[in-house]
Amino acid sequence: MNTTLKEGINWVGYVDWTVRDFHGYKTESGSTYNSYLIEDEKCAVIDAVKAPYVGTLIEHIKAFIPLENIDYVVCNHAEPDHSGGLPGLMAACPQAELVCNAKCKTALEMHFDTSNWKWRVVGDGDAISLGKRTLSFVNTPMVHWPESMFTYVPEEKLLFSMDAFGQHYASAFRFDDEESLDVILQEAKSYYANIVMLYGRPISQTMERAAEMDIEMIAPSHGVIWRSHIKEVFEAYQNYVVCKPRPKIIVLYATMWKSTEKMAEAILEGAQECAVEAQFFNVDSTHATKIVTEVLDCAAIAIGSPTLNNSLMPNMAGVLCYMSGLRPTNKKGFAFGSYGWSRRGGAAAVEESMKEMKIELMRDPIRAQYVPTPEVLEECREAGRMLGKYAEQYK
Ligand SMILES: Cc1cc2nc3c(=O)[nH]c(=O)nc-3n(C[C@H](O)[C@H](O)[C@H](O)COP(=O)(O)O)c2cc1C
Repeated sequence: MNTTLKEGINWVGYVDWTVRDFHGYKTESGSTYNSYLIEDEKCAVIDAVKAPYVGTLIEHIKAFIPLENIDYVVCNHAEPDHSGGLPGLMAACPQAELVCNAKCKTALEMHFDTSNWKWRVVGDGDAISLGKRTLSFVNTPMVHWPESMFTYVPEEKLLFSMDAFGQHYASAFRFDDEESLDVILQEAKSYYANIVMLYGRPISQTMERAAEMDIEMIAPSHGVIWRSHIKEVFEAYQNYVVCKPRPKIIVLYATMWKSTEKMAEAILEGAQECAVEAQFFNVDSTHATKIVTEVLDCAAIAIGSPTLNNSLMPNMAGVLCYMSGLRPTNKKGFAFGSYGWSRRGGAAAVEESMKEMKIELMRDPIRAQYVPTPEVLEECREAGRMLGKYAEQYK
């Protein structure tokens, strides 16, 4: 495996092939926790790994230099998938100073016993010389947590971007040009949608700062390192930060006795009369991770649930709760659903949730009492055509 980013700079992290649940994110492709070693007159490790894998991180470092030679351990982000290995690493590196910003220091002190750590607290724009190279620090609050920070090495045109531009993707390869571009961009999209979609504005501000830097390589803390497709991932992020719609619609639904499903199928039929991509998800068979990944770039969405105990189906409620936390923007749509005897819950509850998410409503909810009549199914088809026609403008 080629781990060399630049002469004297190596990946020393951990490939997590088997993780499938990452705080609720369904990581079908596993993940990596990327740590990097910079050898210079002074040596630095950039970020650590999840706690159980610190032994592997230490072995990887020792393959290059003795641990006594580590002068700095930089923590760009206090989340435990990167910081969990810090107690073990700091204990093993007697000379090392922990380099981070003030907010990160506070967060690390809350997570771990840091009483024996030596600290070097840095602010935005501060720099540390390693000899031939410089570590330059850029605060990037809310990309992904308040203490998040980039570390930039100007002499190498190398950006350690922490969670930004990352992917939950385990692979034998470390670089973007060793992989299928479609696959890694899809993983980057899924990562963006599920981890940072709600921070579009701070990410967009960070992108503006990154655009001012001379960058030849972006080394995120998960997934492959970007060296040949920086332009492509930057362009993708420019679309993600505004949830830019594509000519695509989604029909998302739950059902008990298939009435809401019949309505969903009729909506899909109508939408398919238009020249747009259409996706059809039952919440019981499609994980929320996939659903929000696809919502990121849809133009319009129809969401349906039957009424259950004056409310909506719990699985749909879970997906809507997750989606509303991630706050997709720039979407239109409507609600639908079957009910038995009351107009509370069901489609009304879905519509409430869509309003909360600021999804622009294109019409009133479509309702069917028990089983949809041919008239209701035609109403669904017509509403599907309306969704499709709206999405067509993004071609
Ligand atoms: C356990 C259960 C609870 C229900 N609770 C309500 C309710 O509170 N209000 C209502 O109007 N209908 C209620 N219904 C009726 C369903 O909403 C109705 O059967 C609907 O057609 C189901 O749609 P589906 O075929 O898409 O599952 C309930 C049905 C079941 C099985």
